[in-house]
Amino acid sequence: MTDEAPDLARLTATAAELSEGRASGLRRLDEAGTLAVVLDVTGLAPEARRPLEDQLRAGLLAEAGVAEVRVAMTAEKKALTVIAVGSGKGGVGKSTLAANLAIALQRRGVKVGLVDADIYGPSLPKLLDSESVKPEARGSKLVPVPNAYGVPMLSTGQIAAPGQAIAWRGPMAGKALEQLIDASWGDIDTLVVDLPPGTGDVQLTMIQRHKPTGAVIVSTPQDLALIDATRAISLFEQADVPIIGLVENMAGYVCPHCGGTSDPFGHGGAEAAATAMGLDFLGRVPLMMGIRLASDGGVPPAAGTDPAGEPFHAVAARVADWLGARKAG
Ligand SMILES: Nc1ncnc2c1ncn2[C@@H]1O[C@H](COP(=O)(O)OP(=O)(O)OP(=O)(O)O)[C@@H](O)[C@H]1O
Repeated sequence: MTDEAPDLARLTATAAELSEGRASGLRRLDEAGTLAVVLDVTGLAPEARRPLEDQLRAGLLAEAGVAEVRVAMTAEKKALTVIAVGSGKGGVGKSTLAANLAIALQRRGVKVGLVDADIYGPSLPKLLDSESVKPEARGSKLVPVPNAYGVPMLSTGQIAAPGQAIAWRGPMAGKALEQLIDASWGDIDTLVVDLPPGTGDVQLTMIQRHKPTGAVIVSTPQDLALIDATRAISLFEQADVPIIGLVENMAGYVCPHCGGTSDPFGHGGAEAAATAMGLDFLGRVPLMMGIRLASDGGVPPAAGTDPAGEPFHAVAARVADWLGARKAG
């Protein structure tokens, strides 16, 4: 060390002060006065990072004996909250629920993204009117596709040719899901994942490899559907994934002409089943022409002000409560 060599202890204290305690590992790289320092930007908005780096560099350069400052920014990898949406069988409205739940959570202020892991029939690109958009890659990561509803999305349908049956087996499906979840999500802290329907090995592999924070199970009210839903519940329990609750979809048909309600699939089955299993019941979504038409038209009901969106907002409120309670606990 020469006489002009900077005093590292003092510079470390200065760096801590300049960076609000985020600087660490300050070292001197050479005799010419080059310093290296690590700046932890975890949790900082992207636009706040550069000013903090500039402030740290300028402050250190003002010190005697410092000629150059190399700042390495690091951020802890954010652990995303993953909400899996599953069902015992196909066609019960799992994708419709996943899309509308994500949008309703976004409307409540949750920073949410959507993953379509339904390798057998990816339908989210159609539901969110982004069928023709392909995700780009940034480095080794996929960049989610934005849409008009503020919920960025990645779908197995976007990484396979349209209409192509995706014959993925367990490990391959796991890898595809990894690509979708470990994407360049940006400022997102919660992912809603639309899983493939059913309770086979593919689903189990997916759940085990990317353990969701909690699962929402969708069922129609008939006994047969509920028996399948019970299987889906045990699949999650087998993998130690907490069940957030059960949603009854296509419950009660609301006649678009007279507004009257009938119950083609029975009534209250899912709520009774949830109670019997000691699970929370998250709500009932009626069978409504408006839901089908809006969904097929790429306008999820939860995005608008139509009453058809209300049941989804009610489910989202319960899911948000569950997430809040989990964070608080
Ligand atoms: N509550 C509802 N009222 C009217 N139509 C509905 C309702 N829920 C879903 N649908 C319609 O039912 C069809 C199947 O829904 P969806 O694709 O969400 O089911 P899924 O369980 O994800 O099916 P898959 O297993 O094929 O992925 C769609 O046409 C959708 O618009």
